[in-house]
Amino acid sequence: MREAYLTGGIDGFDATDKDIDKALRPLSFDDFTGQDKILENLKVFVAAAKQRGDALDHVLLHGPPGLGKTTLSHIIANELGSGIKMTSGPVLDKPSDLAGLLTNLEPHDVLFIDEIHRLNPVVEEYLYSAMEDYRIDIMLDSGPNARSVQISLSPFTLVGATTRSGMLTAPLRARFGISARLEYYDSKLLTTIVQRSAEILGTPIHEDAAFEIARRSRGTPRIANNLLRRTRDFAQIKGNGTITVEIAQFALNALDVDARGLDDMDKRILTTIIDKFKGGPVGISTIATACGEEGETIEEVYEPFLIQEGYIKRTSRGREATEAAYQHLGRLLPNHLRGNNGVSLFDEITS
Ligand SMILES: Nc1ncnc2c1ncn2[C@@H]1O[C@H](COP(=O)(O)OP(=O)(O)OP(=O)(O)O)[C@@H](O)[C@H]1O
Ligand SMILES: [Mg+2]
Repeated sequence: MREAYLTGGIDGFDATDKDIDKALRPLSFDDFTGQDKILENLKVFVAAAKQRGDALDHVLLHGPPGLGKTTLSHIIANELGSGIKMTSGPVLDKPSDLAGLLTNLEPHDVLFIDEIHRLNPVVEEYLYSAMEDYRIDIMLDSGPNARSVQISLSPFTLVGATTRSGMLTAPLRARFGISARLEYYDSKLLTTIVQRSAEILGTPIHEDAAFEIARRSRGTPRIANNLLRRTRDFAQIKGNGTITVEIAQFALNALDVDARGLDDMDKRILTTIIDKFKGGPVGISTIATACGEEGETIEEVYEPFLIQEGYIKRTSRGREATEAAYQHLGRLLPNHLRGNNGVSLFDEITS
């Protein structure tokens, strides 16, 4: 099962959590922390489009969940002074659904399509001419009466978001003039985000406590915000309302988030590779079955972080656990990972 605080899915969130989520969302470029290079570029493109009186070129935002794709799409619309209509790939299952949305856009509006890699191929075809020439050809009737009518659209900006840019078709990808890959945030940036969120929530937090939450948040603002909310609960019930580093550590341990930010599923993936498959290489679907999780979720949500932190290596034959993974879990290093002069855990124990 997906952890609610990882995916931010509706499941596991009550109404107040969703309200809080909204309150914590940055609304302007200046409010948004991190992803500096992307922000700098977007600011220029937005200003230039506004100056020319054009719609902003289409934008593709990709990267792991919870890094700010949806947030940025709202910010782009706000900064353009435009409206935004939101939908997602799997929801648009007929061309008429898309036509309905497109014909309702005001000039320079943003159409946000989440999970754009999951568009129905037929709908995707229609999107091509809409993106390129701001028009769509709709077929009316079928059989001998079939005829196509051309509908002109207001100039608009499509903002597409995806966690799996590799699954986008080449023609669709080519139609985005702007493409940005969001990266994991470092602990310093996340500390700033945690402090900002705590301030909005009216919760006093010590700087070392904000850092403790930040460095255990898998480089992800959504997780940082969720851990902050849960830590706030502990501070309220077990302390005096202020989040101190002791409260933060207590809460994070209670939530099974370890010192490096790995959660239960991360650890399950690593122990599976190490204990059941001798450190790999092992295929993702085999790992998924052994962990009781969907392969797609492992690939989208868990693996990118484990790779970025150097716990897993992707090879042509599958996934392999690295030395860092063995060390983090306190396992003996296998022979192939023991350097000639490096001291391994095994040496330490036997010498
Ligand atoms: N740079 C940031 N500064 C402050 N808060 C942020 C930032 N990026 C994201 N957040 C917070 O993290 C939460 C998750 O962000 P968002 O929903 O935009 O992620 P996403 O990339 O769209 O994720 P998904 O792929 O799951 O749809 C938001 O509620 C927002 O408050
Ligand atoms: Mg999103």
